[in-house]
Amino acid sequence: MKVFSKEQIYEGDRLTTERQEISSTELMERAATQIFNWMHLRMQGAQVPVHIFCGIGNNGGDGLVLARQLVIHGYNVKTYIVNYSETRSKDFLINYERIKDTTKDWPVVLNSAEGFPEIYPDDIIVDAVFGIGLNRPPADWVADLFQKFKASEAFTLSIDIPSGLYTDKPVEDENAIVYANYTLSFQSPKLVFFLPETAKYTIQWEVLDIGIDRDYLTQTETEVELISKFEVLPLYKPRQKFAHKGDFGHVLIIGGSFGKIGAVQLASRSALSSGAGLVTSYIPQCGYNSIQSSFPEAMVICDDGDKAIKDIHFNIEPTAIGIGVGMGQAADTIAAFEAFLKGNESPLVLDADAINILAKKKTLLKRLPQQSVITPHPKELERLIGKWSDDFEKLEKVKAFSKAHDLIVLIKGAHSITVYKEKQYINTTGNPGMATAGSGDVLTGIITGLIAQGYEPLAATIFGVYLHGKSADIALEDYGYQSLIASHIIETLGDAYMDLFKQPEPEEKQEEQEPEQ
Ligand SMILES: NC(=O)C1=CN([C@@H]2O[C@H](COP(=O)(O)OP(=O)(O)OC[C@H]3O[C@@H](n4cnc5c(N)ncnc54)[C@H](O)[C@@H]3O)[C@@H](O)[C@H]2O)[C@@H](O)CC1
Ligand SMILES: [K+]
Repeated sequence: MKVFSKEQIYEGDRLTTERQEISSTELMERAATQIFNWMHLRMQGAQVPVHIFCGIGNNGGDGLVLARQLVIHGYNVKTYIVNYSETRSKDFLINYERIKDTTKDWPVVLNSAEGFPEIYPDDIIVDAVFGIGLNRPPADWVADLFQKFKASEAFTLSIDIPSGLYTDKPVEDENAIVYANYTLSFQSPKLVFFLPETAKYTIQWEVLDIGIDRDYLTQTETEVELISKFEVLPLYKPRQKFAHKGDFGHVLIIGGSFGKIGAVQLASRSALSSGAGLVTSYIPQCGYNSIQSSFPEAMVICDDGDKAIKDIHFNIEPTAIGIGVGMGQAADTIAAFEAFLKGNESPLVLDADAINILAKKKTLLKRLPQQSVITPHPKELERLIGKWSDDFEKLEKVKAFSKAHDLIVLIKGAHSITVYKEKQYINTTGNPGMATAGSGDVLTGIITGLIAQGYEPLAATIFGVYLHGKSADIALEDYGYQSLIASHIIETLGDAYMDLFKQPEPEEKQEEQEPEQ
C-alpha cells in the first residue's frame, strides 16, 4: 500500500474534485460519511455519549459532518469547537451552518481548557481538532485539552491522524498530542504510524477509502510503501516441475567464533529453509563438530583459525554470501574480512560484526558489491551513520547513506524499514516475541537464501523481512511472546510461504431452505 506524503494527499483531493466534478464540500461529506458508517456499524444506535471536538480547519469540518450525521441517526452527541484560530476553512464554515440547521443544540465553543466538559471513561471522544494541516505547535490551552482527553480514559477515535502529530516532522512536545485508541485515516496511512517515536500515539489505525481519483492513486509514485501479503505476492518466484537443487543457488554463510557458532548454524539453516539449493557454512575450526552434527544438510568449510576466522578462503563459487553473524572483531578477523572484500564478487548480505567492522573502517564500504544488503539493529546503525536526533533525521541519513554507497539498508525495529536510495518499504509482519537471541541471524540467512535463488537484492530484502515476520507470527500461536525463540522462526518458514497462497476462509454456508410444497 502506498503511503502518500501530505502534499500528495492534498493534490489527490484537489484532482478528485476536479475530475469527478464535485466540490470540496462534497468530498468532505463523502469522507466523513465513511467515518459515520464505521461508527454506526459498531454502535448500532447505542446511546453512549459521543463528544466530538472539532478544530476550525477541514479536519474540524469532518468532525462537524460526522456530528450532524450521528445526530440525524439519533445518537447522543455533544459537539465542541476548539477555537484555536480565527482563520476558519470554507468547508468548516459551511458545515458549521449545516449543523446549526440540524440541531437545536449549538456546538460549544471552547477558547480555553476551562470549559472542558465532564467526560467519563465509558464515553467516546472523537478527535477532529487537527488533521494533516498542522504546521506549528498547538497553543498551550489546546495541549491542556489533549491532556484532558487522556485523563478521561474515554475511548478516543482520531480522524485522519491523532491531533498534534505532524506528517513530516518530529514531535516537539509530547504533551501536545492526542493519544488515540483508533485512527481512521483517509486514503493512506501516515508514515508517523510506523516510526518508533510516534507509533505510540495510535494503538490501531485503519484506512478509509474516500474515492480519490483511481488514476491518481495508481500512477503516483510514493517514496514510502507499506508491505503486506498483497505487495510480496508478485515478488514470489514459483518453482518449475523439473527444477533441481542447482537452480536455487549456493549460499555461503561466513561467521562464527568460539561460543558463537550457533549464529552461523541459525543463518545457514534459514538460508536452506528459505529455499536455497545448497548451503555451506564457513567457520573457525572450533565449530566443526557442532555444525556437522546439528545441521547435517550443510556443508562446512573451516578457516585456519581455531577460535576465530583469520583468513577467508574457499574453493566454491557461492551464488550469495551472508557474512558477519557471530564473527567477532579480533584483529585477524578484521584483516581477513578486509582481504575477503578485495577479492569478492558475489552478492553480499552483511550483518552484525561485518557491519561493526565497516563502521570502524569506512573505507571498506567502497569495496562492497553494488546493492549489497546490510541489516543493522539500531546500535549498529548508529555506529555506521552516526547519531540522529529523531526518526525523520534517521531516515534522511539512511537514504543518503544508501545512495552514497549503493546499498540496501534494513533498519530493524518493530516495523522494519528497507531503504534503498529514496525509497522506503515498511514491513507489517512480526511481533515482540522476535526480540530474542538469534532472530537477526535467521533474517540474514533468509535474505541470503532468497538472493541465491535469483531474487534481486532489494526484492529479497523486502520479501525476506516479510517472511521472517510472518513465520514469527505463525510460531507465536504455539509459543507466545516469551517462549518464541529463533529456531521456531525457521521451523515455521514453510507455513509462511504457504500462507501466501491461503484463500480466505469461506463464509459459513447457509442452511438451504426446504422448498415450500
Ligand atoms: N482537502 C480535502 O479535500 C479533504 C480534507 N480532509 C480533511 O482535511 C484535513 C486537512 O485540513 P486542513 O488543511 O484544513 O488542516 P487542519 O484541519 O489539519 O488544520 C487546520 C488549519 O489550522 C492552521 N494551523 C495549523 N497548525 C496550527 C496551530 N498549531 N495553531 C493554530 N492553527 C494552526 C493551518 O492553517 C491549518 O490549515 C485532513 O486531515 C482531513 O481530515 C477530508 O475532509 C477529506 C477531503
Ligand atoms: K485529528
